[in-house]
Amino acid sequence: MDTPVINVAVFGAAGRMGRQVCDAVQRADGMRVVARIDVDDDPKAALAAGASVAVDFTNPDVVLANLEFCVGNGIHAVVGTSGFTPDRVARVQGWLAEHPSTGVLVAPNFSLGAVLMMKFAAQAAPLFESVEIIELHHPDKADAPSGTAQRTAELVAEARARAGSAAFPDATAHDADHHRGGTVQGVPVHSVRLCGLVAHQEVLLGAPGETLTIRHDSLDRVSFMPGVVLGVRRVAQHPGLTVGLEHYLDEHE
Ligand SMILES: NC(=O)C1=CN([C@@H]2O[C@H](COP(=O)(O)OP(=O)(O)OC[C@H]3O[C@@H](n4cnc5c(N)ncnc54)[C@H](OP(=O)(O)O)[C@@H]3O)[C@@H](O)[C@H]2O)C=CC1
Ligand SMILES: O=C(O)C1=N[C@H](C(=O)O)C[C@H](O)C1
Repeated sequence: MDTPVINVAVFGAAGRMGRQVCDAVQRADGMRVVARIDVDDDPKAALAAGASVAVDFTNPDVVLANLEFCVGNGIHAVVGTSGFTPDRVARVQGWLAEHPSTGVLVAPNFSLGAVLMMKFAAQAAPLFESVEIIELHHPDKADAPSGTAQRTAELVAEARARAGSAAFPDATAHDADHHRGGTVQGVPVHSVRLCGLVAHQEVLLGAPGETLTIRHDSLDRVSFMPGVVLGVRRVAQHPGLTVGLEHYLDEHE
């Protein structure tokens, strides 16, 4: 028996990611774009078009409203938009508790290399005294730190807490203008916005006499598309909230 085609609504369809997502979904087997929704469009267009899956690449200010609408209407959602702090994740879980058969995938980064970079960083983090994250992006990016850096820092902090690691050594006593950057769960994060870049991250780890640098570069947004298509294909089989594409990667078709 033929598998039914997955009808997809793309939120943020006119954006840098949304345009490529529309092309990638149209090219992929077994799925098609039925609604392209951007800033002035009514989200109800997704329902009218019969979408069973929504993809969201909008911005942190609007993504929660889109997601509440999708979950409330039983539309599975594949979300790449950044800004998912733990309190936002908790809000999504609250909506899903009312709609337990709906699936939501929130992936801070859809590129395979970035998923591995985060995994390796978490693995290495308890083995070094110091860890700092430098994320580097194009200057049109609206938010800092990046969602990828936020998630990496959370994973590093969790791994170090589990291992009982000591606080990072840092003698800084004078830094009125915050030259040391920000922190996420105690992990230092530095954000660079530079013309010519797409999306890049370095995790620097240091111990006496040695350093390790784990670096990932997305040189083109095409790097995110296989992960997005995989998410669209699998999200209906994962009711509830999944954070991180890695949870879909271990499966075999
Ligand atoms: N997880 C991942 O792998 C990746 C995540 N991202 C994230 O995806 C998000 C989008 O990035 P990018 O494509 O570069 O950003 P863009 O600004 O290029 O695209 C966002 C689009 O969403 C539109 N938009 C704004 N409000 C709404 C709304 N309420 N409903 C529908 N559309 C709306 C914007 O319109 P307007 O410009 O008029 O406001 C714009 O066209 C960011 O949060 C980014 O960090 C990006 C790359 C990879
Ligand atoms: O805005 C971007 O471009 C990107 N956003 C995501 C993030 O905030 O981590 C993913 C990737 O870094 C590209």
